[in-house]
Amino acid sequence: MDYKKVTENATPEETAAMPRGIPLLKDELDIVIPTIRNLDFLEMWRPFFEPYHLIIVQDGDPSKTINVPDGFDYELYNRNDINRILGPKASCISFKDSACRCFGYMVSKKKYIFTIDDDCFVGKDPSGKPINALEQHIKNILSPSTPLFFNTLYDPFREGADFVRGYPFSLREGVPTAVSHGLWLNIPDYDAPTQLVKPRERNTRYVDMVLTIPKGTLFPMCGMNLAFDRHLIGPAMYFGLMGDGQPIGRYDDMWAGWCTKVICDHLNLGVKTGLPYIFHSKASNPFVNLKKEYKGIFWQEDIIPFFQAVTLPKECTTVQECYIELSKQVKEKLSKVDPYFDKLADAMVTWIEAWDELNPAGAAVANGKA
Ligand SMILES: O=c1ccn([C@@H]2O[C@H](COP(=O)(O)OP(=O)(O)O[C@H]3OC[C@H](O)[C@H](O)[C@H]3O)[C@@H](O)[C@H]2O)c(=O)[nH]1
Ligand SMILES: [Mn+2]
Repeated sequence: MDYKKVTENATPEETAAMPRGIPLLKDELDIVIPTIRNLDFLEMWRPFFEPYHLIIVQDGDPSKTINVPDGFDYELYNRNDINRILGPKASCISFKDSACRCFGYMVSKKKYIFTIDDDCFVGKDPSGKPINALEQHIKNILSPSTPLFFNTLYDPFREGADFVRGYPFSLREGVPTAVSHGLWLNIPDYDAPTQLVKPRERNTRYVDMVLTIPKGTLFPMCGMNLAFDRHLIGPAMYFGLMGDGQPIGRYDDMWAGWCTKVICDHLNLGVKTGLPYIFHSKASNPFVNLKKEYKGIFWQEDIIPFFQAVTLPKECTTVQECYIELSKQVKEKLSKVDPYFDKLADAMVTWIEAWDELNPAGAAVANGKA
């Protein structure tokens, strides 16, 4: 294994030379990209992404033109579109923060979502082979999770692995996988304080592992390289009120991850983390990030115990019902931390109302079994 390989991203030529497998879930999966930049990074991903439909959420100035490389099938929404489509409910979609990406989840009509940032390139595994991150996410999502009992040989459904001795046979069917959380080579997703003290740290460690996050355990979900089953857990993937006019930023995916995990635990759905890796190319400014994050850094000392203590009634059998119940508990128990959570709890309700308005069929169908 030549671990030096993982310190470089794959070139478009290297990726283009990869055998083009059958694009799994081609008509059942949308790729959602939040952007304030151009989308040249798609050239790197072309062999892997071209067969899929893209939903581009253009943040910031709607009068700016975002160029999408030829050959991609896409729909693009800017702030004017979001306001036009949602009307007053657009207030729940963040502006000037990558949290805006959740609008793409709402307007999609597909069963699966893969979301990626525009500074994430194709990574290489230790053998130097370009990593088809989308293909690995699909494998993760289409195979069961094992949140109820930890398998020490990691994901038992991967080629060359299985359940180990002592693993109860009654649990070996696993549960449906709702989320696949990928990782990052090169620039790791560190918070601002860590970025400031370790400005030159790069992640060169490629760990060949996929793990189910155990039931009852929270995790810091990063939205940079993430896939999920929209029909199973979509309404929980609200990325909160961040950015312009808000006291906090860069906690969009964290909030969504904590809400999603407690609901997955309640509905017996699984969350996996590990492979695939992408190559994260740009470190955002740690000083700007510190300004966005600092309230979150001390609020989360109250937020995490809140989510750890959350219980959802057995009558909540759909994601929407769980999410509305969660919003009530946020309003009741977190508003004393800061009035922001009162506003956020209301926005959570607006999000579900908007979701059900744009996805009427979803409003009736139970998303998972409690
Ligand atoms: O106001 C904005 C800023 C950025 N975007 C788009 O969001 C993606 C992430 O932006 P960037 O790579 O500059 O930030 P990072 O610090 O690397 O992002 C991480 O932390 C914040 C989020 O949680 C994010 O998911 C993490 O990856 C990128 O596509 C920008 O174009 C935006 O839409 N609006
Ligand atoms: Mn980035």
